[in-house]
Amino acid sequence: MLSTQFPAAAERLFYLDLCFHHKDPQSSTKHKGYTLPTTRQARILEALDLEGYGAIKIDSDLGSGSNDQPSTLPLPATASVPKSESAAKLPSLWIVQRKSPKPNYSNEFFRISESKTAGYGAYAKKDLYGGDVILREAYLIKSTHNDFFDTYERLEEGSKTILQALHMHDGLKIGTSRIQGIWETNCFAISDHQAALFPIAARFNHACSPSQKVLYEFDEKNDCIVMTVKADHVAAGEELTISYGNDWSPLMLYHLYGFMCRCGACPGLSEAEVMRSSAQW
Ligand SMILES: C[S@@+](CC[C@H](N)C(=O)[O-])C[C@H]1O[C@@H](n2cnc3c(N)ncnc32)[C@H](O)[C@@H]1O
Repeated sequence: MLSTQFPAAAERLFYLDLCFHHKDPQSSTKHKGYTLPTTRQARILEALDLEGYGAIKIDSDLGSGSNDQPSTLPLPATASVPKSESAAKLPSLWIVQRKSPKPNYSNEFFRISESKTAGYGAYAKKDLYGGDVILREAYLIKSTHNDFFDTYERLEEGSKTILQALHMHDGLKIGTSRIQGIWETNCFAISDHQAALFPIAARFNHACSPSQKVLYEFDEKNDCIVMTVKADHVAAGEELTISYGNDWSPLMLYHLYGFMCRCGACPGLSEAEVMRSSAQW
């Protein structure tokens, strides 16, 4: 059975897309000494047009902010693709810290809404160009797989609610708890040892290489994920996809992530192929 042969979490973490470059997790500091603005302060900052200075933007009334959360200094986005003219004109984005469990989210570049591919997905709100930085997002939880439950228990209730609202895939090992399943479905590897969950980035669906539209990278200094348009041009209304693992076949995706790829760029997978291969895993 597929579920009993599903790779262990640690193994899968190893396989996760290693686009991230986080060499030494121990060296990651949390910008000590800086204070996260409260929602009201964040709004005042916004009103003063301080976007582009890398401050965290709390994007929902549900969050009041707290002094022990990571905050940021003004730093350029770290994605390594060259910036397009349109992105160059833009200030760097706020680092968003999601405080709402609702899937819907929208910024200047994209919105999360129901997807034709699967569940929710991200859609371009306007024409986007290679190099446009469309999201900088703070993590909700960062952990090794072994410490995940302890780390989860230390989360404040609001953060637990956000995590619990995320999607869990169907192919998980029998006995995997929902919390663990959600973690495994949505986390991004940020180093050899650690993964992190970013609630907005987690809504981006997969497209097989090289047809994914967006690249992602972990900005170690700011402890955030940065998503950058990879395609030369994405028309308004197109789905913004990422690659969960470069060069993975639909079969590997099925066994590692429990879905039959419908990205449209790969041949996909038939039920017969799934049955045949499940006997071998
Ligand atoms: C990280 S979530 C992506 C967001 C998800 N669609 C949601 O509603 O929250 C990963 C899950 O999305 C679905 N998914 C992502 N890309 C897909 C694709 N190319 N084909 C089919 N399902 C996909 C699968 O169910 C997968 O387990």
